[in-house]
Amino acid sequence: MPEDFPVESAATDSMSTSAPQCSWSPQSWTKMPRVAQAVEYSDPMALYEVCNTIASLPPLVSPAKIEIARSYFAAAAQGRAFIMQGGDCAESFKDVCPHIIHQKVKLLQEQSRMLAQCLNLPVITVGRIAGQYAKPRSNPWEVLPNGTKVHAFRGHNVNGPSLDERHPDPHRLLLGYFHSRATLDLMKEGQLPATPPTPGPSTPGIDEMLSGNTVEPFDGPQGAIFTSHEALHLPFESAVTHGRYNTSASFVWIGERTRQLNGAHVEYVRGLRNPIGVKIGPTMDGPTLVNLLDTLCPNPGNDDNIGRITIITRLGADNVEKVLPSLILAVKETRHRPVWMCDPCHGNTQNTTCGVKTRHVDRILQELIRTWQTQCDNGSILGGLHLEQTGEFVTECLDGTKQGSSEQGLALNYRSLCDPRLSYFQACSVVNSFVDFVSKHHGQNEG
Ligand SMILES: O=C[C@H](O)[C@H](O)COP(=O)(O)O
Ligand SMILES: C=C(OP(=O)(O)O)C(=O)O
Ligand SMILES: [Mn+2]
Repeated sequence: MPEDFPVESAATDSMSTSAPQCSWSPQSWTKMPRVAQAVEYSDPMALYEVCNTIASLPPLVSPAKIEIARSYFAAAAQGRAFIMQGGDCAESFKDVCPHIIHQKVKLLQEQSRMLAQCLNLPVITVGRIAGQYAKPRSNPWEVLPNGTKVHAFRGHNVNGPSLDERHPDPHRLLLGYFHSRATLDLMKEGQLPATPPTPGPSTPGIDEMLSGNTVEPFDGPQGAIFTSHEALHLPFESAVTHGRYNTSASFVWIGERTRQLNGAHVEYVRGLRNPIGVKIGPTMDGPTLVNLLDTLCPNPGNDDNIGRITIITRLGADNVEKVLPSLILAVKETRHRPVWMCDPCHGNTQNTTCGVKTRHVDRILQELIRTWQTQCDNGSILGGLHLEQTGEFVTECLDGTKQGSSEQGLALNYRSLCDPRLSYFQACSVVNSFVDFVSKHHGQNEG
């Protein structure tokens, strides 16, 4: 890695003091001294014009639906519901076609069905879909074998994966908006009829909202899929923010590389009404996490803030028991009531001897089971699962089967644009093994 581009991990930043709380606006992040993972465009005026156009387009997700998502996340924080979130590391514009989107929807619905049955809880289904088009990278540059330096692929909203389209092009943001719109349409038609045994959590206020004039009709939780993506590209995210609603997704999160306490991403998400997530890696400690929560949510005692923040732990299977208990205990000493979600993928990425990124399904399952157990042992609740997956038959993660077991086998159908995704079967098997574990160790009716 070239020395002039250090890895931007929030872990390297000083996080011991809380950020000053100033007035918030969708653009207040621009006043922050540092925007991690910012994209530099050669024509800033073109970016400005594209963002103005996007700001004038209709919302992709209505504020009413975002409020409903918020109330469901509150239920997950209290152990009254469970969240199944999954999808690509980086969505491709080229995958916006009926078969691929329908398979992703089918996979999410199958996983939610398994979880609902085992946990005996309503399951809130959230796709990393219809907007997961911007990626943080360890290195913004890639050096080709001939020594040429090119921009790394940063997600379809920024540039293209092939070498001749790596220059960041602001007009792609507009394409991103319309591909999200098209994906939402395909999702609607691909959704299976609701499965009856998943009653929506009791959410005071929803009926009132639905009967109000300003709220559009909404199908309810059964079979509904909420959309989500990483709120990384702040010029785009603020362009789709109207009032306090990021209208491009119901749920947005900030990543392990952009959660700096005094950073622009924390400033941007702190003012949103959307439920917001923050990814947490193994270098996190209790006091820093509490500082971060205090900055994101200064009034933790307010019931309206229950579940407003989702802490997405991605620690690595071997770090869960070492790191997670102190984080849980630190949060328990405060009035914060977040959703605890487990991303068992990102802490378990490794390179093959040929330099291909992969993950072992077993390690993913181990992290999930250890996280569930550690949450229970410390008097807390695991409220959700977050997986990188696709509904296709890809060979990106290693498992014990003939096809997926060897590193050479990965070449058969490795299509990911960024991190390795679980295939349809691998993603179902992780959930299936997890619910088996929960049923055996905790009994059917203990959430
Ligand atoms: O999805 C997560 C990150 O964007 C990804 O792991 C970064 O990968 P890189 O180290 O190849 O840049
Ligand atoms: C970038 C990602 O993860 P993290 O921030 O946890 O590394 C991701 O979810 O694709
Ligand atoms: Mn990823």
